[in-house]
Amino acid sequence: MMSLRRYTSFLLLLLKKEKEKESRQSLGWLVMESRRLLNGVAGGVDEDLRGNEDGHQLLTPWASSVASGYTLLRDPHHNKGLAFPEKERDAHYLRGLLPPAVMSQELQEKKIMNMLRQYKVPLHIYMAMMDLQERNERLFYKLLIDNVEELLPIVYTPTVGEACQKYGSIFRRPQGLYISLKEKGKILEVLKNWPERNIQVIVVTDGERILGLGDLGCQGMGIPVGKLSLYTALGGLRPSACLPITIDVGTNNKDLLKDEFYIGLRQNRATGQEYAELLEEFMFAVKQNYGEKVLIQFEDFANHNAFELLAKYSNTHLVFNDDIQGTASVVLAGLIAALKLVGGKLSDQKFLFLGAGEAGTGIAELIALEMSKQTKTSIEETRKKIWLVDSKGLIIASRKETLQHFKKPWAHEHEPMRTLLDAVKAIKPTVLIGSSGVGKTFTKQVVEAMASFNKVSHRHDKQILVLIHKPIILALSNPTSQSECTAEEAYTWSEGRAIFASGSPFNPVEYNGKTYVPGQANNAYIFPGLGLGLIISGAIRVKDDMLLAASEALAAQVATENFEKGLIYPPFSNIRKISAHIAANVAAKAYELGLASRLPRPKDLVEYAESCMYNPVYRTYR
Ligand SMILES: NC(=O)C1=CN([C@@H]2O[C@H](COP(=O)(O)OP(=O)(O)OC[C@H]3O[C@@H](n4cnc5c(N)ncnc54)[C@H](OP(=O)(O)O)[C@@H]3O)[C@@H](O)[C@H]2O)C=CC1
Ligand SMILES: CC(=O)C(=O)O
Ligand SMILES: [Mg+2]
Repeated sequence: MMSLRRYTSFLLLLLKKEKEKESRQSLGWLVMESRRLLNGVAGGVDEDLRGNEDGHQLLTPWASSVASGYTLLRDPHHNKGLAFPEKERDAHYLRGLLPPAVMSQELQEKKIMNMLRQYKVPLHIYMAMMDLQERNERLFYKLLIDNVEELLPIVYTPTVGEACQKYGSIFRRPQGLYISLKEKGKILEVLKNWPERNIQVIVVTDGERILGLGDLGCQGMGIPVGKLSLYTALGGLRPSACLPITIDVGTNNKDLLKDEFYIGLRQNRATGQEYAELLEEFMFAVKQNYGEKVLIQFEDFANHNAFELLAKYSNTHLVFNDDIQGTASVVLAGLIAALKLVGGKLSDQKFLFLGAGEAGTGIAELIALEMSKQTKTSIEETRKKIWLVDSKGLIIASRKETLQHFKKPWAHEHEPMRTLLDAVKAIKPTVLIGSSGVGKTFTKQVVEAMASFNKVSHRHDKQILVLIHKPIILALSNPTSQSECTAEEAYTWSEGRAIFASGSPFNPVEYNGKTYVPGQANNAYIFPGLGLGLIISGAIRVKDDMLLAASEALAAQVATENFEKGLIYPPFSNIRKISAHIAANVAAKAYELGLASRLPRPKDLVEYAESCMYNPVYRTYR
């Protein structure tokens, strides 16, 4: 058997000889020969060792070849466009295939940013960015990293929401893996069709709750693709280690079912056993194909499946649900930071949520856990400071029988309250959090009421004097159209006193001669660093304490100059440094809990996390 290293040297030697002879024709032979050798000799096929019943092993016709010439220019992982230097143009048969100019990556970046800035429609920038990703991956990531605050609203919320709604019409080349009901019984084979084998993180959706836009079926693929581009740009994971997956079990979206350009299965959603079996097959195929340490991030599933999937697989797989857990961690971080602006402790606050689904109850539970740890009281006790409103009104004890299981812990004794305004007036929260997916629900009256009882005031809480200065208002719903209120509304209606952050970004607001800068309370601050921390420590399970560790790390990154602007999150321009700190805290927790498999533990985890991060600068080719 020839080892892979020896085989590679052999190939390179042949290539060199070919170059010397300048015999371009025989490259085809070389590629064919490489396929033959890889299939037969170098173990290029990593198949299940068991044969099938008739004794024949099923083989994936996997092949690897050295890209050169025209093929190299069309390989997004290696293409550098005009940045190929003269030497590489000679060595890789690029002469004549490129115009004579040689351009640095920096100049290419400047050129593309200039071009993107000419577009008036954000969706057109999105499409240009996707084209770039398919053409030149390193340039795409360089742009995204260097211009993160400008491009995040494009590849992520809000524009990615519109892209998903129109995915069928703007669809050019497939990105990611589509696993539909048609693939039932064959999911392992489908995974093997993916060209990369060393996968570290999968973001998977079934498209049923895409942002606050509802069921977008198979077109939800834009979300895993977008989230994974942030794993690389913000968290430093290798693009080739990231796999976006959409599970297509149909859609109940009537408009999509009628849309001639819809790309998914044209049927209503499969539910119950049929759904559960497909997901079960998927989860075990992933583990079988990629091993125990591949991270699976559930994204934008509807809550009737999300909680169950998380509970079912959190003890057998390295999984987390971004909407439940990532959102909880980012909001807790913002609240810990906000205490510096409003005074008091977390347990001095009273919380009211509009929306009691994945995001709402996920956040509520993590806040209650943190308060319970800080005050050394039971979680049942700390939950009493948190109230939630759903589409039927305030969640109270008299509704308990009919509530979904994830709402039951929040059913406290209270008289019924049908509207948010009534609930706000009755509960008098210091923190109001919107996670309903419904825009414009924080009305003028709601914000004014929040401002009226969160003035500089003295409040007695269990004989302790607490000073409350400002209302904290978080409008988490995405995209912008679904935001519970705008930044301008929050600042104007509260007469400039609200501490405000939102899921989708808003521009700074001028009010009474002062500029107010809203923060972005979005799980994008957490999941890239959390994922990096899990991967660098070789963690095998995700635990709540890791989410708390991520929150602490994020809150600690808010600097004095950010607080001075009223911000409770650090700017995204520092996100890679922030992600390294989050990763280090998460990894440290994984080691502490005995869940880390990468041994020995690196001494300086921040430095180690930074050293593991993908850098999109072009590499030099032999
Ligand atoms: N900023 C961020 O990082 C994140 C933001 N989000 C956003 O949060 C939103 C909700 O997501 P998620 O929690 O997963 O969704 P869910 O569907 O799980 O929950 C939505 C909740 O809102 C309630 N609701 C819906 N309409 C109303 C209404 N008119 N008045 C009061 N309550 C209402 C629902 O009530 P009922 O149960 O009665 O139907 C339900 O409790 C989405 O817009 C999403 O984009 C989500 C994750 C992260
Ligand atoms: C941000 C996010 O995950 C959501 O809106 O669903
Ligand atoms: Mg989400």
